[in-house]
Amino acid sequence: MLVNKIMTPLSVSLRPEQPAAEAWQLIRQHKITGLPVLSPNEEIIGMVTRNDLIEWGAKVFEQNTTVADIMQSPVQTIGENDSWANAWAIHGQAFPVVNQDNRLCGFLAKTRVGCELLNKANSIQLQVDTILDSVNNGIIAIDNNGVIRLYNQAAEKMTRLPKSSAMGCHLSEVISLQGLLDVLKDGRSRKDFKLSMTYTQGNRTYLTNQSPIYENGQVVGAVAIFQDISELEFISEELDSVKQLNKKLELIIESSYDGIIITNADGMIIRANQAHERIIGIPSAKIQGQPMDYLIEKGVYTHSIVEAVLAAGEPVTVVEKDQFLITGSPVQNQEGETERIVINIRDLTELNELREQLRQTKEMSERYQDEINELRGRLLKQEGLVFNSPKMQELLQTAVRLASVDTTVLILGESGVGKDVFAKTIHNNSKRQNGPFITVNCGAIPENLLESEMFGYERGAFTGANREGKAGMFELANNGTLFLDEIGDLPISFQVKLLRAIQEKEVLRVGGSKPKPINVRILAATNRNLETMVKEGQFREDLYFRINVVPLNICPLRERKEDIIPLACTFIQKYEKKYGIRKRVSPRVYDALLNYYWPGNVRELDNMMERLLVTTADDEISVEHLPAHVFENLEDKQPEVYVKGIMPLKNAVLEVERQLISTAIKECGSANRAAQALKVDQSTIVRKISRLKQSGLAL
Ligand SMILES: Nc1ncnc2c1ncn2[C@@H]1O[C@H](COP(=O)(O)OP(=O)(O)OP(=O)(O)O)[C@@H](O)[C@H]1O
Repeated sequence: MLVNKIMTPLSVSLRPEQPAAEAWQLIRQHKITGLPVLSPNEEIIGMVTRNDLIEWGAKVFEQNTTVADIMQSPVQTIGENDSWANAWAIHGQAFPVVNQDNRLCGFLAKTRVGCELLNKANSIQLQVDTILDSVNNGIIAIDNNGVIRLYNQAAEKMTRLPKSSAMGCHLSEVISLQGLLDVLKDGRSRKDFKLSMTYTQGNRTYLTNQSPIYENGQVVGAVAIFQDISELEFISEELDSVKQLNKKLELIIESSYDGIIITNADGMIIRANQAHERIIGIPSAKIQGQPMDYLIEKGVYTHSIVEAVLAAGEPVTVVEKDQFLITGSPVQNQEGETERIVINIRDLTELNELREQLRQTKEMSERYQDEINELRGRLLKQEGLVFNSPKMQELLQTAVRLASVDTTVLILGESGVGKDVFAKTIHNNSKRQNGPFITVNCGAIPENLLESEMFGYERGAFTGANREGKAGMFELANNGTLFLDEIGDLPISFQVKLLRAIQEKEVLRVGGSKPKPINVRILAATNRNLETMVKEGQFREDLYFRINVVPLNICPLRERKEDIIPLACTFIQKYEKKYGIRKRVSPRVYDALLNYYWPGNVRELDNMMERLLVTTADDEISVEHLPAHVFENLEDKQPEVYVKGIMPLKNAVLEVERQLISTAIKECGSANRAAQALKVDQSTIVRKISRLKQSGLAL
């Protein structure tokens, strides 16, 4: 700032010869601090100030006191273009101001300079405060007593204390920052010191730098600057977790057994994992940065999966050369644009090998299964069992399986199907095979003898009883199997006793007092419908549930025709051996047997074969030897004219007549004989032949 901006322009000045009283009057009149004194040639030769006049006191007003007496001389002038700040350093109260020509142009009082300096200082202070308040970092400065002298808005925010309250307080009353007080003591700066502050909304972390304030080599205070690094801390934590995540992803990609390639949207390979290297035999480092087409050129792949994925905008799967199963999946950004493509390559070689191995193993196990079945079949056949039907095979396998489990089995089926045979098979294949197998025909024992037959009796139990007493069927079957055949015929009065014995696993002999523990496996059989009997109150429900643990349904012979001929042959051989006779059997007999209903099942077949062998006088057993009901059945069921498909009935009749007549004429030699064989008149034959000819059908 220049002097001319704050000086007082002067229109008056003093001459040395002027009375001093005039000087006083002029100074008072113009309300100024002093007036310069000019020589006749207008040069500044002195200066009279208000203070000078006051010091002179009353003498000023004496007549002979002149300006020359009072004025200070020489006098310090100041240029109008000088900086007024310099005037502060000049000794004196006021200064005449001269222009470029060194002529008086104004007057500058030191008090005015002081005021300006003060204003300036205030404005600088304001600016500094504004600047300090504008920075985000908190700033707190203390004097050497630890009293806060500077405190910006960011510090307010940090301490949650207004500046008005903090200024003038001791630092320790505002914030716990011992470090800054230590700076006062040792004069040493402290850098990057972390300070954590707890607020109701959570914690915040500040990084502080604390420095001493030196003045003339002395520590006169200390200043601390705080930077809120909470966000930075958060970001750094986030960064850490992103890094961790990245590492995990890397590990996942690398530990995948499938090959993985990641490309950008242009198909440039960004990365490929080790598995891919293993699969294709080209180092991953070599293909990274190359386009996917590079692998097509190298003949590794034939399809551009990248193009396919980009075209489809969704995952695409292709099978390459029967060797790779490749799935490409797009990775889209928030705008839905494909940024990356993740390609998964599964090497099918091992899978194919495994599939082949599995096929071979399956084949082998099927072979073994067949062999087991065959062996099992042979074993069963050794027991005299004859069968060829899958149904029977399956049933017998179930029976053998059930044999190993010590459970009650209820064998169901028509009379003569082989229920007895199955019961024996179960026993013979069970762990009780070396124990007894006792069959009780429940229907054959009179009701009054049932209890003593089943549970035995003590000596003298009743009149006519064995003197020594007798063991019942349960006791006889101990450690073995008790087969209750025809259980449906058991009188209801005895059923409850039987149930108790089965459940309690003990029997009480008739006339006895102490029950005997027994260990038997119960097998039961019936050709009656127990369920209906239960409904009709003829069979106890509780006993039914007790014995019907595992039901085994033996199907009738007519439902397993494959067994009929093997059984018939076996029975014929058996009786040939027994009776020492041999007979041929006409194939039509077998046809008849196959078509018969077999209400008496295997037993009926067995009996019929025995009868046929014994009663047939001829060397060959033919259909005529069969009982009428069996043969009739054959006639009914064996049509000699077969219909292959639908055709007009009239044409069909003509065709049948043509074939019959022509065969009969060929075999019998004449129309007359043919008519006899066909059981019609000769005239009928002649008429039919002529009608056939009219219809265009030659014989
Ligand atoms: N698969 C078979 N192989 C050889 N013989 C069999 C076969 N099935 C049954 N038999 C014979 O048939 C006859 C009748 O069989 P079994 O007595 O087992 O029938 P069941 O169903 O118990 O008859 P019922 O209901 O009358 O007691 C027996 O002589 C038996 O040896």
